[in-house]
Amino acid sequence: MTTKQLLQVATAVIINPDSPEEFLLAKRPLDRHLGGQWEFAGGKIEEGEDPEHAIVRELKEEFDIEVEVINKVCQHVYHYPEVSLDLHTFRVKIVSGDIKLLEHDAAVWVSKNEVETYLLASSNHEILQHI
Ligand SMILES: Nc1nc2c([nH]c(=O)n2[C@@H]2O[C@H](COP(=O)(O)OP(=O)(O)OP(=O)(O)O)[C@@H](O)[C@H]2O)c(=O)[nH]1
Repeated sequence: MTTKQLLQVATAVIINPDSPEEFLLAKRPLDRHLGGQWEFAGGKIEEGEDPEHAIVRELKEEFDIEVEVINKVCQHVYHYPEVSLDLHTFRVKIVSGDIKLLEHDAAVWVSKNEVETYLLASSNHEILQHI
């Protein structure tokens, strides 16, 4: 029997600087895993990398913004048939830069009760319970 790898992923609840009850959802490119679905931005944690460091690095790569971690929102495991994920989620605030879409097809600021109008990756539903 083979054991499926548990992929370590860091994700961010980015607070809207102009409206603190809103946070950012980003749309994954169509040619990627979960293409076209909306996510909390982030990505894979590198070998030996601290999850908080990973989220700061990913948000610089994806949006060209500098962020500061406010706190940890949650950590949970989610199993897709093709991959199992260990998702580490952090609430962050932008300290400098304006969001540039370097890797996503779109991004929107939403409040919690607006999220249901977007096709959110099912792995992310747990995160909503903690926001
Ligand atoms: N970034 C991100 N990935 C998520 C979320 N939810 C979720 O299931 N994933 C999955 O976590 C995995 C890693 O995310 P990713 O593809 O963004 O990672 P990455 O930027 O490091 O990718 P790359 O190194 O292939 O360019 C993917 O399989 C992705 O579908 C989420 O909210 N944000």
